[in-house]
Amino acid sequence: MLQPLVPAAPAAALPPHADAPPAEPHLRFERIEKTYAGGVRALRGVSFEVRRGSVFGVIGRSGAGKSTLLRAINMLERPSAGTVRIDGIDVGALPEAELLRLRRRIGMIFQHFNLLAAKTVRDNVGLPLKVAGVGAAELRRRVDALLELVGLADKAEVYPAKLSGGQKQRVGIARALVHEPEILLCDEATSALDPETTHAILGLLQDIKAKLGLTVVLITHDMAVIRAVCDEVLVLDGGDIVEQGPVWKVFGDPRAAATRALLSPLRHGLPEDIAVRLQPEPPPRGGRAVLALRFTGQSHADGVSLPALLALAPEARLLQGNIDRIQGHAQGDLIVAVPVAAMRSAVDARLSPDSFKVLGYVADDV
Ligand SMILES: Nc1ncnc2c1ncn2[C@@H]1O[C@H](COP(=O)(O)OP(=O)(O)OP(=O)(O)O)[C@@H](O)[C@H]1O
Repeated sequence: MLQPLVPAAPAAALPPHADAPPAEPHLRFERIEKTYAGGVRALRGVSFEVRRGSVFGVIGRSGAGKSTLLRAINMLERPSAGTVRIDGIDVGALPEAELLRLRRRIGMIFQHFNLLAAKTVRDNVGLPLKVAGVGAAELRRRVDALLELVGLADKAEVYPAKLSGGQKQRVGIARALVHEPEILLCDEATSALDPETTHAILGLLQDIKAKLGLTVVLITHDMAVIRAVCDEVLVLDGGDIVEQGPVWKVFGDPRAAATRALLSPLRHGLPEDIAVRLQPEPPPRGGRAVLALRFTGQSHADGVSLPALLALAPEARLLQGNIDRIQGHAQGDLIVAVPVAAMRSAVDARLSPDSFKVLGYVADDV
């Protein structure tokens, strides 16, 4: 069990989260605008809420405004207009001393770890506590507890140059937790890591989130990271929110063009050998229709129900499948080839129009 890391702040400006009304979101953006010097409108009236204890992902193309949004949470980037609230409190209106105290309750980890090369792992993690005036024995106890938590107890006296990327990020995570934050901001935290290490770091983040009851806001270009750990996802495009919701819903049925473009690496296209033979119209006789059956993770009525699939099955050939399970919902596509005549009856009788798409026709067998 992790010991409390900082002494209780005298007359805390913000209520501890146990006192917050349950209905109040942990974090709320109200019409946040950010226009940089030079006139770039990075955020255009952005409003959203983040539930306490959730993992909230922010995605968007390069330049969409993700970093600006993340840095507005702790006022590293002050919005030009609008209000950021944490536990209902207007962060931008806090006097400087209280803002500093608030920042300690918001940990941050970065893509490039930002470790001090001339300091050991122990000193890198302990530095913020030293700056805060915590005594040597207490500091050591807290740092040891954190190194234990991130699985680096045996690396305390090692310098960063001797660490792997994943170990460096573990140090970054330990350092972000020294002030026992309630919110953890992750700025492309796994982007410099290979997939296996990414997986390990995501596991660690989930573990820590559960143990410490953190709310996590993360930005990433890696859709697999969002799929693996986020509860909700927000899609930014040109400084506007174009889509937002539970990950299973947004990924299962992306509506905005920007979301579809971001998700395309996750979606398999038509197999090449079929694509080159595809025709827009059915052949005069025989032939097969190539269908993409969509599983949106919603109810049977919205997606492809099993009976409908079975109705196709006796005649259908399965060409390719890409079904994932996200947050307990099946979503993805099955690509099947069905004799044109059989397809008509099955489609007319069983499939809702939203649940499939005719990609084209092939003349001969597949
Ligand atoms: N300090 C700054 N001064 C002027 N313009 C800026 C500044 N920081 C960001 N911008 C501009 O604001 C817009 C949003 O930038 P931001 O870094 O928030 O986007 P992003 O979605 O995080 O991009 P990336 O994925 O490339 O990191 C971009 O057009 C960017 O060029």
